[in-house]
Amino acid sequence: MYATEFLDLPPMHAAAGTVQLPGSKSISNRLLLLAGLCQGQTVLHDLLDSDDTRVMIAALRQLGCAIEPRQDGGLRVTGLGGRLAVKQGQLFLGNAGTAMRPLCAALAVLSAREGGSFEVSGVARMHERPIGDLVDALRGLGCRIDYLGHEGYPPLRLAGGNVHIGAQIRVRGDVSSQFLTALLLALPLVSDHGAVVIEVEGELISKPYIEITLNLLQRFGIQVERNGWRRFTVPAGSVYRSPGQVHVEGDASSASYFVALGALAAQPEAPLRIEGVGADSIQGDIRFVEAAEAMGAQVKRGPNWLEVSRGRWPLRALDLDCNHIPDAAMTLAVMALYADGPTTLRNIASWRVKETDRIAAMAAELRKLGAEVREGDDFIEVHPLSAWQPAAIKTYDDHRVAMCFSLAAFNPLAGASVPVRILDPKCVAKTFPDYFETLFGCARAHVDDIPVITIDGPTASGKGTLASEVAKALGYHLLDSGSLYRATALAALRQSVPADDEEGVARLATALSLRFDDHRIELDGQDVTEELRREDVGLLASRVSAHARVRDALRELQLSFRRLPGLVADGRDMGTVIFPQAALKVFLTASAATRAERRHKQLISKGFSANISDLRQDLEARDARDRSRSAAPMKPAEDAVSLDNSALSIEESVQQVLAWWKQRQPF
Ligand SMILES: Nc1ncnc2c1ncn2[C@@H]1O[C@H](COP(=O)(O)OP(=O)(O)O)[C@@H](O)[C@H]1O
Ligand SMILES: Nc1ccn([C@H]2C[C@H](O)[C@@H](COP(=O)(O)OP(=O)(O)O)O2)c(=O)n1
Repeated sequence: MYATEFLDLPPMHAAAGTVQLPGSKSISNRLLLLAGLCQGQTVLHDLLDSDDTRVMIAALRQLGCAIEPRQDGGLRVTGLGGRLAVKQGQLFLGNAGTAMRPLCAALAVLSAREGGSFEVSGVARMHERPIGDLVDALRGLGCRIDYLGHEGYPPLRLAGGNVHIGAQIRVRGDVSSQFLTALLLALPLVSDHGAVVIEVEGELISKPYIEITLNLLQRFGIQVERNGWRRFTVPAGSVYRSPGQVHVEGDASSASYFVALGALAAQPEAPLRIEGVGADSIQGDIRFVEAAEAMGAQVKRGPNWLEVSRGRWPLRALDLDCNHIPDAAMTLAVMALYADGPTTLRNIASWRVKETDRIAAMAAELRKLGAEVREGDDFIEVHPLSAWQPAAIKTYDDHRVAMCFSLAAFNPLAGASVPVRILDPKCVAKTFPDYFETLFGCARAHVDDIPVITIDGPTASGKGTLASEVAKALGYHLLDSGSLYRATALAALRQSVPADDEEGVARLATALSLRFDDHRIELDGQDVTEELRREDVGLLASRVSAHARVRDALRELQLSFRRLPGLVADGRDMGTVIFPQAALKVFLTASAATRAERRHKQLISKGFSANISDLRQDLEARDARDRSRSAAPMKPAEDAVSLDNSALSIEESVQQVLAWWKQRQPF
């Protein structure tokens, strides 16, 4: 996950390969609740691991459910058997509507029957998302529920009551279908004295989500009778029965970004394959595929996979009632930028009460890209874009805003070439923590469009430290090019190849078997991270790196680190030889005395013995050799900025480089 302040997406122009979708959020949280309420154990496979499911799991654990991961990756839930194991508590449900509404309903009826008292709250935005219609329905059933903040909104206290069934329960269906889902999931708990009938008032929105609820209830042995979309009956004596094992299908809303990507950027002979959902999906958002087809996507489908490529280009503009695909429809608003006329998405009033006011958010951010947008209470009209502007997209703590705007980075397909900045990219953790990694796994950019920052300079100037911090702040890959020369030197030491045998050392460099994994380096399958830092290895690296053939042998490997979304590379010749087009080149220096001191501290802290004056002598000798060799000598590139950090802290150096970087960005 990118936990950076922002993530810059370079212009991208193609997509190919296979995408494995994370589990469906809607199915995961419903299954967790059903498994938590029923008797006995249920094993859930392929469950989504995200903020919203973590919130649900934490709440169920607090209520006394045992939830344990299994060796095979499944999660074993031991249910409460329809009774309260814990009679009171305070539950925090973040911004997860799929946890807030159904848990409130279940706890309200259980508290009323068994005398419980629970306080339920969430993040600030959750306290702006309406719940009054659900509370009214539950009060109608005899549950006592108090508002702890504003009338009609969480936080709530579920404080007992006296359940009387017999009277029909009424619930509004035109604000959020989650109210009805919440009741359907909870009311089997009170069906022991008779059937429970729910009447829906107003036009029920998002019907497909109700179908998921009914489908999953059925898997837990509860057969709800449905009369049209107005009347639902939970039969008398309904009891949740564990199906034993359940598999969660991939998230159809998450699939929408990749279906759209295929329609924009995948060639018919190499379609983008999406695994996890397909023709057999029970999720309503799978119908996004039809909308994408209407815009021009070419789609092949199997039971649990899709293959998507570009058909019509530019995409065909749409005028569509999106009530059946409220979440995935946001993706259409960004696809509309690539269409042949204005696209209108209608019947989307529910966008206004989601993670943020999504109509307002989409309109504001699309305009930043340069688009003409009209918005109303329940529609949005988006015009195609020809003059794309680089934009910093605000994401409003809304995962879907972040994910759908990533598609705007494919603007080279519409004749532009501008980067897109996504602010607070970690908001995708709500449903798809690895969204951007997955995107970069299948998206293609021209190599020249992938940004590089180079940091060159003498030994112990702090290049490695600075490069690593800058890469972390930007979410970029890191190339410690010195480690490649050090690994070559270590290989030469181990195989007794003399440092002056240029041919022999170059052969070793060509055949290096290196693996980089989260700041660890393996040589021939063995972790050599610490060994590479030895001073004798550094000195030998300086000697072998003077050979032109050794440098040539390591060139391709270094270039291969330039991958989406960007790279920070440190060494001696990053800015002069390997990445001469880098957008920012830093030449980092510090006085020899300061560097000797730093290296001394660093070695002592790692348990190596060292003497400052020897170190200083060695590093000066090494600088002299690195500077005077004929092959790629260490020197500042002509367009490099110099930074002497003798008197700067690490943090100050990092901030300086980030400030230079920001100055060079178009946002
Ligand atoms: N600006 C700085 N101020 C103080 N110490 C620093 C600074 N930059 C780096 N150091 C420290 O100096 C040592 C050498 O830094 P390193 O990044 O390994 O240098 P290089 O990669 O240039 O050889 C490390 O222990 C690091 O924490
Ligand atoms: N891009 C590079 C990186 C390192 N080298 C050589 C020269 C250096 O003395 C050795 C070791 O580099 P490294 O960056 O690991 O050394 P320091 O951490 O600065 O001591 O490799 C090089 O020639 N070109």
